[in-house]
Amino acid sequence: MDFKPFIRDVNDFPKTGVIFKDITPLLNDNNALKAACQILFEKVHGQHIDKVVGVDSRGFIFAPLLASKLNAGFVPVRKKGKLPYETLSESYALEYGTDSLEIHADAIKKGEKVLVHDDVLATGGTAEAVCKLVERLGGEIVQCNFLIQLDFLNGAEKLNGYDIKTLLKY
Ligand SMILES: O=P(O)(O)OC[C@H]1O[C@H](OP(=O)(O)OP(=O)(O)O)[C@H](O)[C@@H]1O
Ligand SMILES: Nc1ncnc2[nH]cnc12
Repeated sequence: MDFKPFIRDVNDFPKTGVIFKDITPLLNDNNALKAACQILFEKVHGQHIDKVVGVDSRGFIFAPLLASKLNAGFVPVRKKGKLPYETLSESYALEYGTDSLEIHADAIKKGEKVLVHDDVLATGGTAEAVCKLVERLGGEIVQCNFLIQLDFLNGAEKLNGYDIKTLLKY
């Protein structure tokens, strides 16, 4: 299936100069949604996964679906101040800003096998911070998977050493 017709470019969002990859047309289409989820699943299927970590907020769309298909738990990584229990925190920079991400201190046990999922890999700042949080808890990252990779922003360089899988590259 060709997914590119389901990704909409929005110029100058959320800041001037950014071409925003809007995934809502893909989510809106029953067949594209199902097919995208199935392909992301097939890229990791066969490997043991204990936890799927999804990144606030667009990473929350596919991560729980993948967790369910992989018989794994789901772990939310959230922007600062949103998780209620004890947290670990990492600051990061992304294509259009800076922020902090947090994970619950008890969300991953030492040695657990982890799939990190997000919708977009752009500069890689977000995913790098997520990987640090997972590893600070002792999790072993099996794969980082994304719907979209913006190759021209070189995010993969920040994830050197990790297995990166992506549905669509630009
Ligand atoms: O590779 P990077 O340059 O770090 O950018 C990628 C991140 O940017 C977007 O999240 P955003 O912070 O816009 O939050 P949202 O999912 O709530 O829209 C996207 O969902 C990734 O998490
Ligand atoms: N250009 C972009 N489109 C959608 N999400 C993003 N996250 C970071 N950069 C992005």
